[in-house]
Amino acid sequence: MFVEVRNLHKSFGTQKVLQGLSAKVYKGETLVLLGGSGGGKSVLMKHFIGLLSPDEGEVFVEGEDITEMNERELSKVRRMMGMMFQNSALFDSMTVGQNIAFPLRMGGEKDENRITKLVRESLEIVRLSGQEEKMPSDLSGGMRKRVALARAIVDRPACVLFDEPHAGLDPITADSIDHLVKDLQRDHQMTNVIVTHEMRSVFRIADRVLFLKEGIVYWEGTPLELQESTDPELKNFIEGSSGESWEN
Ligand SMILES: Nc1ncnc2c1ncn2[C@@H]1O[C@H](COP(=O)(O)OP(=O)(O)OP(=O)(O)O)[C@@H](O)[C@H]1O
Repeated sequence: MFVEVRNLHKSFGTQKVLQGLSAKVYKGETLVLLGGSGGGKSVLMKHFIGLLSPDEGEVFVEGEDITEMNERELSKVRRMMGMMFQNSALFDSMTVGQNIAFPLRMGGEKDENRITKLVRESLEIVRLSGQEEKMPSDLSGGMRKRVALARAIVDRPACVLFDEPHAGLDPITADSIDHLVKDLQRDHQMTNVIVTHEMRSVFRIADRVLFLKEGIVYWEGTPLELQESTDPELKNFIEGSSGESWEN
């Protein structure tokens, strides 16, 4: 087990987002989080690395409860987990290389040779070798996502959290992101947790799927089980149907 959350509750003001959610992420798997917009998928992922702390409940990473950890202890946990944020979140004033090196420098890495080597290797993994000097504004949306991914993996984390890596990408670029995700799992034994709305990708890459609704895990299973589910809620979600009829 890599991460386990138990009975998580989280509210923002009067809005209850997580309402007693329990879930597990197993080592080496690709887990996809599904559910309607605003259902708390990003909020849940942020609990995995202590960017948010629960009002109630526990978060275990590699068996250790992180909810009571101080910032110094949390930074160790965060070194095990890379996060690729929504909209890539690159610094526009920095080159690609500087963006990717950023988490290393923040983590106190001083060895410039090591930084250069890790940045180069990360760019190789995302198939953008030699692009260190480019500025983010010179890149396409798909390339920006790959740079964000290179930054998330630069410190060789055991787990990468992806928040909507397919958003705004054409189907072919989305497919290349999916290949990268599976390469990371196969070649680097990385555990992947992915929030996405791209159903095609879910069926390609997920080992397991959690469907969130009303602040808890409403359903969990394999992509095959999801495809075969007769639950109207899940069927509508997969088919992209609001449940309203188009016949009149
Ligand atoms: N820091 C915050 N302060 C206040 N409200 C927040 C905060 N973070 C999230 N929320 C609210 O919590 C709810 C769940 O947000 P979250 O981003 O987790 O949804 P999501 O399931 O990831 O949806 P989407 O698919 O649209 O990204 C939203 O209504 C959001 O406005």
